[in-house]
Amino acid sequence: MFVLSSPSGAGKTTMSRALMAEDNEITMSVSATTRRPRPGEVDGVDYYFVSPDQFQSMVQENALLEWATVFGNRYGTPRAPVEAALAAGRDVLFDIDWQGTQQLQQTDAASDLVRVFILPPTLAELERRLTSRNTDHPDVIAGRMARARDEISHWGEYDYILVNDDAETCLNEIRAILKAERLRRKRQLGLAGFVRGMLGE
Ligand SMILES: Nc1ncnc2c1ncn2[C@@H]1O[C@H](COP(=O)(O)OP(=O)(O)OP(=O)(O)O)[C@@H](O)[C@H]1O
Ligand SMILES: Nc1nc2c(ncn2[C@@H]2O[C@H](COP(=O)(O)O)[C@@H](O)[C@H]2O)c(=O)[nH]1
Repeated sequence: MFVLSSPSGAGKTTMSRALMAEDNEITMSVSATTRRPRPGEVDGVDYYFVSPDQFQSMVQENALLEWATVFGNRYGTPRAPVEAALAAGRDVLFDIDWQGTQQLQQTDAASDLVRVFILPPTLAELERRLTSRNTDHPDVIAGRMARARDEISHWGEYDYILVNDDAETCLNEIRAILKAERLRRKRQLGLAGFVRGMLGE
């Protein structure tokens, strides 16, 4: 369970899309949200766009692995696709905030969790990125900037901290983390058999 968190606009979506485009072993967790779609966002691809009532039903049916209210909207991770992907031995990529990350940390799967926090090079650059993305009203951008310091204050709860200055460098760092975490002994499921076979036991 590979988590990317950051203040809004630092580059999680950019990194997630690049990783998904090149890595066949990882499945993106598509969140449900009560937020309205941005221009170009596709239901079922970027998010499942649901009504507040639908979201509440998902909560009551225990259909979400974690959920949180972020910037006045509700966001949550549908449980079934994540459990199916993990059961099939696939890695799962999450673009979620610190509240959701804390909730995943409290599940039985905590030892499967790899938490990566992405920082912007400066707050001014963060604001520039949110503005140049051209997807949100200035009031929304102001709200997200107002929350940025609070979001960043959670950096100490993550395993890896990256500064997304140059996008390609940041992507390379994410690739390196993923590679190293996949090589951990506990994640190499066929290793014991391989070693036994090599030793002729
Ligand atoms: N290293 C970078 N240098 C310059 N611009 C970048 C860099 N990384 C991302 N961006 C741009 O910054 C904007 C915000 O990036 P992105 O949407 O990936 O952020 P995010 O963390 O997913 O935001 P949110 O939490 O609001 O979904 C986008 O326009 C993206 O193209
Ligand atoms: N706890 C969760 N946070 C989520 C989830 N999906 C997205 N997010 C976070 O919300 C903010 C805003 O996202 P945006 O698409 O409106 O810009 C961002 O920090 C996301 O990481 C989720 O399922 N759970």
